[in-house]
Amino acid sequence: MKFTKGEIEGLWILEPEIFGDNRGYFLESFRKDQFHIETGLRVDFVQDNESMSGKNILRGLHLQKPPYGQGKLVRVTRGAVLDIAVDVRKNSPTYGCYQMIELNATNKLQFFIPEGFAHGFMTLEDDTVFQYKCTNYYAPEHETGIRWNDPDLDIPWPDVSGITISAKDEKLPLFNEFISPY
Ligand SMILES: Cc1cn([C@H]2C[C@H](O)[C@@H](COP(=O)(O)OP(=O)(O)O[C@H]3O[C@H](C)C(=O)[C@H](O)[C@H]3O)O2)c(=O)[nH]c1=O
Repeated sequence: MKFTKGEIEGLWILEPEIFGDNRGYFLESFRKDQFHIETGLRVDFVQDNESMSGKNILRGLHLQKPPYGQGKLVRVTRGAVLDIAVDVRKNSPTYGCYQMIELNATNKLQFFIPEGFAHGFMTLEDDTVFQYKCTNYYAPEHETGIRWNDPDLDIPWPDVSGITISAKDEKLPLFNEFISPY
């Protein structure tokens, strides 16, 4: 697995080693020891999630408040997404900055997003399967987030003309209304 620091402190990109043969391929998708050696972080993933979405679905921008903040190791096992992590750590010099990355079933890249970031993605293909490991459990009463099309963040989503978003996400606060718990 190749580890590369993300554009913002705390973010990491992981590229698995793929062992192909005449049957197909094999890869190790996560190793706790290697993750600690490469990132210096001792992560304890306690919940794995999977979502499937059609094309032009946007989920986000979400995070959970402490003490249920979640670090997430995300990947796409079918289809493709434009994934984004927004730094919402109040004292961070990159507060309000973000990194966008395409994750897809071909590049098999993984994106590690620590607590203190809002996370979301927009699907680029039909039947996209998004899988992720979380360092804390789901706590709906601690959920918060930021509106996907906030004018201050001005995220350069691709064509959003035919986009589908949940009613819940449409009502998320704007960035200037958002009070970060980090
Ligand atoms: C997140 C979650 C949801 N659910 C249930 C609650 C709802 O009945 C249903 C759909 O939930 P939601 O609309 O919040 O799902 P997403 O919009 O995909 O939310 C996720 O999308 C963004 C991209 C994230 O980074 C978060 O992990 C997460 O917020 O699954 C659970 O039972 N457990 C869970 O951990």
